[in-house]
Amino acid sequence: MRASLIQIGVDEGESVDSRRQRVAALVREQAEADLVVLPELWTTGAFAYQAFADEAEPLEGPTFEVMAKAASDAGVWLHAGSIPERAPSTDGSDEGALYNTSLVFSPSGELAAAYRKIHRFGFDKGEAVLMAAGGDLVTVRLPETTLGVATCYDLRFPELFRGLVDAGAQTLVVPAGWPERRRSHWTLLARARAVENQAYVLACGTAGTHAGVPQAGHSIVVDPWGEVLAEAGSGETVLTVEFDPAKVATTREQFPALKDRMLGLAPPRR
Ligand SMILES: NC(=O)CCC(=O)C(=O)O
Repeated sequence: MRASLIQIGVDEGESVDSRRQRVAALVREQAEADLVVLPELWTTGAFAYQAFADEAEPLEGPTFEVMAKAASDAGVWLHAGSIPERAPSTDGSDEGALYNTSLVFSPSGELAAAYRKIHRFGFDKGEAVLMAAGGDLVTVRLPETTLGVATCYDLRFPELFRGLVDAGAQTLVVPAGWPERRRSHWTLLARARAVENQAYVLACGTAGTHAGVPQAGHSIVVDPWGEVLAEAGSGETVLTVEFDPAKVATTREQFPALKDRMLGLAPPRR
């Protein structure tokens, strides 16, 4: 399989609409790929908290439309990163909750899956207070592999990835807006999730600086043995990699650590 991770530069100097069109053109250029991956919240920037509400869109809003068309024009599976989604109101109020929602499109431009980020970043501010948490694990069946999707801060929570593996995931796709300040955690955690789950990890970050937060970039592709197949630098770039989906099964057969899990361990006796 060939995957292209588009590490987009997200700076305030560019309008959301022009970034949307620019990113769609980049997706169209990846027609040789099977799978294209975009980062987290690339319309606004993951740390541009004020913009979440200002630029929020319904699930089938402008980003959905432009990305569905880009996927079908290129004929690729497209993980279109995430958008600030304004959900429909459920209680009669004007506005529903905000979610950090990833969109995955098939090569014909159909929505294959939407994933609402489960772990929100910011502790007592930012995304953690402005957005609602998703509650559902999401996998997507491709002809060659099954994707398990997670978003940025989710990378710190191994139990989420185990849940995805138990649901059949073989290739873990992680769009992110990870800051330069914690770049060493990003690469370490991407490799850890690959090794412990014996799965590919495709982790796509952003470049540039938004809301005063320099982004790490360093999108990375790790194989099921933990080897780094490709890693970007910090600038805007397209990271293209060929990988063999069958290596997940062979790694799990030859080194069957996943079979040795001890589930339901009792807590220590006091
Ligand atoms: N957007 C995010 O989820 C940022 C996560 C982060 O900065 C971290 O985990 O560190």
